[in-house]
Amino acid sequence: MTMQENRNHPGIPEFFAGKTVALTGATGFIGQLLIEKLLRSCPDIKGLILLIRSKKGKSITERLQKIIEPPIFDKLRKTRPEFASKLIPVSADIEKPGFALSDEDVQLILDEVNVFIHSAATTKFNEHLTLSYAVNTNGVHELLKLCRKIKNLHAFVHISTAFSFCDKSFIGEEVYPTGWDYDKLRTSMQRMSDEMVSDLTPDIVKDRPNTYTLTKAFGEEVLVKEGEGLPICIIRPSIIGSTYNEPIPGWCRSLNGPTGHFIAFAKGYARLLCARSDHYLDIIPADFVVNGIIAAAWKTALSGRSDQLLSKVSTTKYHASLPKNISREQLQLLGYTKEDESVSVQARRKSIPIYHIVTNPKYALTISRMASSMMHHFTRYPVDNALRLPENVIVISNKFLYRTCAFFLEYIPACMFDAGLILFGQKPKLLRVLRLLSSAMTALQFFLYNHWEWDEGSTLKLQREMSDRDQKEFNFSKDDFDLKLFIERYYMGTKRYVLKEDPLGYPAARRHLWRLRVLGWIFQFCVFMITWRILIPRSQLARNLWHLLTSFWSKFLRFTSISSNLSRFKMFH
Ligand SMILES: CCCCCCCCCCCCCCCCCC(=O)SCCNC(=O)CCNC(=O)[C@H](O)C(C)(C)COP(=O)(O)OP(=O)(O)OC[C@H]1O[C@@H](n2cnc3c(N)ncnc32)[C@H](O)[C@@H]1OP(=O)(O)O
Ligand SMILES: NC(=O)C1=CN([C@@H]2O[C@H](COP(=O)(O)OP(=O)(O)OC[C@H]3O[C@@H](n4cnc5c(N)ncnc54)[C@H](OP(=O)(O)O)[C@@H]3O)[C@@H](O)[C@H]2O)C=CC1
Repeated sequence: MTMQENRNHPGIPEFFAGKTVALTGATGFIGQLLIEKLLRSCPDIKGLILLIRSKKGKSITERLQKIIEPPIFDKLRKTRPEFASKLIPVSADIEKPGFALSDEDVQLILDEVNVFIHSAATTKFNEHLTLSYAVNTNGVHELLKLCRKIKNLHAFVHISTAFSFCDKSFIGEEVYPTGWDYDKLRTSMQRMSDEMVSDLTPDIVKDRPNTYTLTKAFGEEVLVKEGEGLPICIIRPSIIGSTYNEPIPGWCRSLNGPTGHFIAFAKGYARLLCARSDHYLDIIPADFVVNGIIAAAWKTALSGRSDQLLSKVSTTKYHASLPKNISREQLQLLGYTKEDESVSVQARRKSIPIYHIVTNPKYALTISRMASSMMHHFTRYPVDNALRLPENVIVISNKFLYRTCAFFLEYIPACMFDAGLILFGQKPKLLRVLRLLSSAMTALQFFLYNHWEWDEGSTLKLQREMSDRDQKEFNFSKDDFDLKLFIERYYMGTKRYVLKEDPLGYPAARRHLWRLRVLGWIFQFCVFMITWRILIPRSQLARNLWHLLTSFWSKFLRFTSISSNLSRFKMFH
């Protein structure tokens, strides 16, 4: 019998009624959307305990005010103006032992929390391994210790990433071994200086592109090895884009993921993308991720502990391959292990429910199609004060060719532009932007060259188990998903919420584009005239070339007039 058929199961809002949810990462992109959605769609929820750290001189109460400031909370402000009274901020720093929680806050969590959602992470790809480990791996370890003591915990939802095992091309619903004893690695790192850790990082990271994906994979291993007996599930979203529908379409707030590139191309800062044009970019709307998280919490709470399923799972022995550049002894000292795992750990790798929230190639756009649909939006809804005309994004897969073209088409114009700014007494800026983009491009490269596919079995099953009402209210199904519309909304949202541009300001932006176009023509005309004036009187070759060009041009005109006459002739006969 499915859960939908079982009338004894409460729906999602009914399940959350009277429950308290604890959330890490509340100030983050997903955290903010989760708070809004839980308050709006589960109106009888008892409260949300938000684990926030004070940062940049801002206290946790000041930061809470910032969380609920953006327009995503406008609907709630209108319908339930008192919603903020359900939010309880507590001071917690994931990097510190026990999150540096006060005794009262620990007690509050132990007494009250029913669902724990762990969304905090350092999402910077090239973060120092020690910090990335502290937040993305050790954070999970600390959280499990806390969760074990909670009196009435129904679900623990861990947000990971679809790329935690990006060293594989087909990613199943299991936690693959990284080959590392993460605990031993931590002890080894504690004995090393930051510089030593940096030097060894490429060997530790090995087949992965960055410290982020490795430490997120470790985070999942912590759940396998230390989460026994707890009602755990893992959510693995792919590249999270803006919202598709709710609470407002197109909501996004940072340059993360593809957003930075959208802006760079729209503003005319960049023209080239170093990527495989046939590569699928697996971007998923943020509201799908949020709805998936909430539905998974509901399902986990109703299904009970994941290890109840252990008996159904077959076990296989895993052996991860060795990193290449350092010796086996050095690796073993650091924590790399080839020891066989206990049967229960092997079984738990497959028994923890994992939900991939992804588009998968079936629904994803290739980079070249994405680039051409983006170009359409750039010219239809131009950004304010573009530096250059947004021209076709040129996708180049050969890295050497890309660097050569970037030098001529991006860096030389940027130098000229910055020189102009300096001449007019302003600060140069384009070269800095290009340097940032180039660093982002290097960091994202791995994701622009490799293909992945994910097993979506559990995610689809979860959708089927929801009631019709919940499927609508907590939608993450791709059945009616219009990817092109999503991309359009994403771009408009980038313009409105990241660039903070007036959505009605298109006429001025179009006039600006038109001025740029005319300036471009004038510039090309001037270059042409100067070259002509200098070369034609001096060189026979230039004169020959000129004659060749003009005769070619007149032949072309004759040909087009003949073919248009011909087509008119065809139309009448
Ligand atoms: C026409 C359309 C064609 C389509 C093109 C699409 C191409 C993009 C493809 C995207 C693939 C994304 C794959 C993600 C997959 C993993 C999914 C997750 O779990 S991931 C979870 C999500 N995580 C992420 O997405 C993290 C991505 N970001 C990073 O890892 C790092 O920021 C970094 C490596 C890019 C630079 O590190 P570092 O050198 O140490 O420097 P800082 O960090 O201090 O930042 C310096 C400045 O750069 C700024 N900026 C930041 N990002 C971008 C950008 N993309 N761009 C431009 N600028 C960017 C930043 O705001 C700052 O500006 P300012 O304040 O100084 O003015
Ligand atoms: N965005 C994406 O494309 C994807 C994200 N994910 C995962 O989804 C989750 C949410 O991502 P997203 O919201 O985009 O990330 P953000 O970078 O927007 O937010 C990260 C959150 O983690 C908190 N955090 C980081 N370090 C600490 C710390 N030491 N103590 C307390 N809090 C801390 C941040 O708090 P503070 O404001 O104090 O820094 C912030 O609230 C993450 O687990 C991420 O790995 C997975 C796939 C894709």
